[in-house]
Order: sequence, then C-alpha cells, then structure tokens
Amino acid sequence: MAVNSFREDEQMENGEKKQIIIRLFSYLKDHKKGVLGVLICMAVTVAISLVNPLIIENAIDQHISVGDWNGLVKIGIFALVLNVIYMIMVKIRMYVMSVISNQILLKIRQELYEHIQLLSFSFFDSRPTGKILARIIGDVNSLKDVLTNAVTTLIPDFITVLGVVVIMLVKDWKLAIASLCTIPLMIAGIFIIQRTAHKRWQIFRKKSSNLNAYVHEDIAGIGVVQSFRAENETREVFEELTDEHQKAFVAACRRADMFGPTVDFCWGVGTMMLYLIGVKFIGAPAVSVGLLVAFGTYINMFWNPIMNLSNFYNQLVTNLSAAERIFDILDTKPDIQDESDVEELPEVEGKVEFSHVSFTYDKGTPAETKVLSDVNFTIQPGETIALVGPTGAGKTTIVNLISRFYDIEDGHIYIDGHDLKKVSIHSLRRQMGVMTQDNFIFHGTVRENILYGKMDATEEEMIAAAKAVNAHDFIMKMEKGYDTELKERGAGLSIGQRQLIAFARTMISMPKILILDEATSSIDTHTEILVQHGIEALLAGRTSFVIAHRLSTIQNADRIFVIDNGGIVEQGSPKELLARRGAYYELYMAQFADVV
Ligand SMILES: Nc1ncnc2c1ncn2[C@@H]1O[C@H](COP(=O)(O)OP(=O)(O)OP(=O)(O)O)[C@@H](O)[C@H]1O
Repeated sequence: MAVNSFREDEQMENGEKKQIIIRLFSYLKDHKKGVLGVLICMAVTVAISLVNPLIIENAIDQHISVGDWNGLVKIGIFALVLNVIYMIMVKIRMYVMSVISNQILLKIRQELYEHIQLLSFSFFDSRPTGKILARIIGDVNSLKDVLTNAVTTLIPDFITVLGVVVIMLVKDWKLAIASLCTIPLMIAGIFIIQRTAHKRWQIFRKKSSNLNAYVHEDIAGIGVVQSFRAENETREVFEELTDEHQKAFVAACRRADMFGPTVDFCWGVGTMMLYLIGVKFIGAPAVSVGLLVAFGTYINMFWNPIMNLSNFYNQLVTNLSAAERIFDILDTKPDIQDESDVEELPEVEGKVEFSHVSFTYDKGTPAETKVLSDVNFTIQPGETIALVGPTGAGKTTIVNLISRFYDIEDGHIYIDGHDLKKVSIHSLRRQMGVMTQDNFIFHGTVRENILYGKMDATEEEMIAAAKAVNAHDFIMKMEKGYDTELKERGAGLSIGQRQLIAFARTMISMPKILILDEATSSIDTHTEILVQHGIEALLAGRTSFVIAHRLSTIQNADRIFVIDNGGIVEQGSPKELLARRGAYYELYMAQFADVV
C-alpha cells in the first residue's frame, strides 16, 4: 500500500537551507569557463552603468551649463559607443547563461532519473508515480531561473551595490548616509518575511505533488473511472485538490509579495532623505545640481540591484523547496544494495533453497503477523513449482524474495548454494526471468519489446524465441510484422497477445530460473491454447515458480506448494495432494466448481 497517497503530504527531513544552496550552486563548478565569460560580460556592463551617471554629471556641469556644445557632442558619442557595447555584452551574457543553466538542469534530471532506476521496490511502494514525476519534471524546471539569476544577478548586482556605495561615500558622505539610511529597516523586513515564505512554498510544492499524483492515477485508471461512471466523484476530488493547491499558492504568494513593497518603501524613504538633506539642510553651492542629479541616479542604481537581489532571494526561497525535494530523492539510499564484498553469481543450474526465511513488509512486525514465517524448502534444478493459496497468502512475496526485490529479515535464500546477499544483484537478476501479470509492453516496435530481454540478440534468436512461445504467427499477421509499432502498455493488443510478446521477451533472455505470475484474465480458447503452449515452452528445462491460477498449469507442475498462514501448509505432486484430500484438494474443488 502506498504510504504517501495523493491525499497525504510528503514527509521530508527539513534540510539545512545553507547546505541546500551550496549544493545547488556547486553544479556551476563544472561550467567555470562559461561562468567566467558571463562574469566578464557582467563586469563590463556594471562598469558602463556606473560610469553613465558620471557622464551625465559631466555633461550638465561641464558642458550644458557653460554652453560647450562641441564637448557635449563628443561626450554624447562616447556615451553611445559605451552603451552599444553594453547591449552586446547583455546579449552574450544571456545566451551563455541560458546554455549553462540548461546543461545543469539536464545533469540534475539525469542524476535523478539514474538514481531512481536504482531504488528498491519499497521506494515505489511508498510513492505514487505522479509524485515522482513531479520531482523529475516540475521541481527540476523550477531551478532554472534560480541558477541563471545566481550568476547574472547575485554577483554583478552585489558588485554594483558595493561600487555605488563607495562612489557615493567618496563624492559626498553626508548625502550617501542620507540616501542609504533605510538599509537596516530593509534587512530586518526581508529576514522576517523569508522565514514564513519558505514554509509556505514547501506546503505549495507538496500540494502540487498531491495534485500530480491524483491526475496521474486518474488517467492511468480512466477505464475503471468511466466504466463505474465515477467521473463526478473524481471531479470532486480533483476540485478539492486544486482548491488546496490554489490556496497554498495564494498563501505563499501573499507572503512572498511583501518582499517588493518592503524594498520599495525603503527606496522611497531613502530618496526623500536625499533631497531633504541635499536641498534643505546642505544646499548650494556645496551640493551642485549635477551632484544632486548624479546622486538621484546612484540611488536608483543602488536600489534597483537591491530590488533584483531581493527578488532573487524571493525566488531562491520559493524554489529552495524544489531543490530540497530533488536532493531528498538523490539522498535516498536503495534498500537493496550490493554489499562491498559480493561476488558474481556464476552460471547457475537452478537449485533454489529457502532456509528459515521470515519476512514482513513493515519491519518489526510481531512473528505471528509476518507475511512469511520460518519458510523452508529446496527446489532442484529444472523443477516446476506451482504456488497456490488464498489471496494475500504470500505467493508473490516468495517469488519477489527470490529476485531479491526485498531483503528478508531472518534466514537465508540460496541459489546453487550461493547466499543471495553474497552475490551481486545484477548477476542474480541476469539469470532470472520474471513475468508478472502486468506483461508490461513499452511504446516501440514488437522487435524492441522482445529484444528488451536480450539487447544484443540476433534476428534469428528473436524469431526462434517468438516461435517457441507461439507468438511468431500472430506477429507476422500484424501490419508490419516485427516492425509494428505498439502503443504504451500494449493498448491495441489483446491480453493474450500481450502475454505472448512478453513470453517471447522472457524466452529470449534464456533465464535459468523463471517466475511466472500467471494472469487470471480470461482469453479466448484459441489464444488460451497458444498461451498454454507458450508457457510449456518457457518452463521446459528451467527451475520455475508458477503462481498458478490455471488448473492446466498446476497439473503439469512437479510439485505444488500450498501457501497460507505465513508458510507452506501442504506440498507434493498434484496427484499426491489430490489423494491427500487436504488444503489443495479443497482449493482444487472450489476452482474446479468455478470452471465447470
Ligand atoms: N508492497 C507491499 N507493502 C506492504 N504489504 C504488502 C505489499 N505487497 C503485499 N503486501 C501484503 O503481503 C501479504 C502477501 O501478499 P502477496 O502479494 O504476496 O499475496 P499473494 O498470495 O500473491 O496474493 P494474490 O494471490 O492475491 O496475488 C498481503 O497481506 C499483502 O497485503
């Protein structure tokens, strides 16, 4: 059962903000040259923008006030050239930075994707697919502007602010202090706002994730929704979730929107103070018109980057929770991992042994409620074992443990005498063929779907595998044979056809141990016979575990294990068990009655 349903907000460790920021920006390290190029462009643009007010001051005080029109033209041309350079530099900077930030997003997304591929079943058990998608797509995307602005805003604007302060202090320290007296007020305001804004953005991201998970689940199960005419109910849930999502957004924005007015207020008061002190208290001739105009420009040049910095900070706070969620997945260790001293499992014969195996999905469950409790059995190479038993008895669990999709709590599982935990997961799963009821078909051609079982197989091997499981004939009847495009999840194919393609995929991988979770779905008699023959071909010569729902498969098994109450309650050949008239006999009779 999913621990995090679409109704539950994801639980996460609250990471240290500073650490997350450092980790996020450390991705820029791989792009040192590009970042340096951007910084050089920025340095030129900052320098030009710092010089501009001085040019204006010079034009007013040295040329316009004395009627020196030639000088004014010269200084005008100089200003024009400088500002054309400024525009070119801005364009280059924007281009390089967007390339860098896109490459970083690509890297983060790849890291995330590759890491998720390694995570254990338990990770996926506890998260709806939609929530995982939200992190790979939405959360990663939202980091783009943060990364871009970190370089184009943070450093240059910081330098601009410092430059402006120094120039102002050098030119007239009294006017400088008057203009900048509201800085402490602004710092205090922003500090208070960001604390609550971050929390609210975290909530917003969780609500987004819930909505994503629900829409994903709803679309995946649209067939069920429509056949049960549950559209109204699903719409209600959707509306409820969008409402929560929207409220969380508004709450976060309401707080985040206070950044701008706080800076605006401080900016306005600072400007007022400049003119009050400059005109009323100091006045001419100590303060010339040019100086006052230059200070007016500098004050804008100070508060503009401060506004940018506060917007950046706001953006950082907004998106920090996205980075947190990405790193949360990257830091999740797979439950099932190779120990440091594992060996490669050699080519196996197929002997499988369970020795005092106990297992539960929720660790620490008392012995009497464990899914499997002290299970023991030995299977010889080539044997076919049918697992039967009531629903929820633990049949799938047993086969999942053989593939080491989960780790057992007590006991040992051996394959050809090798303890499962002492061999590499890759070398184990390479020799196993697992066919679930799902028979997952990927979007792609029939060929690609079959070759998924062995990427380097030849055309002959592929056709031989398809023929062996009776899939070849129906594939050849398809429009483009093996090159026919299949839709996602095999939409457009019958259940039996999907099974046959999945059989061919497993057949081509030539597993030594085969696990077949047989589908219960009914298929037409002709396909049923094809599928049955396909199964027989698959089972021949391999150790096989069949979670059997078809009586015919059970009859061909070497042994049947009846699973119930956390263990094997009965085992033997089909004939022996029928003769014993125990648990299997009862199941058999119940199924037989169903079939008849
Ligand atoms: N991923 C999981 N997380 C938690 N509990 C689980 C999980 N998978 C199965 N269980 C529980 O473990 C028990 C055994 O489940 P299992 O799927 O092995 O039964 P089964 O015999 O294969 O049933 P069926 O015939 O219905 O497929 C059930 O009680 C089930 O609820």
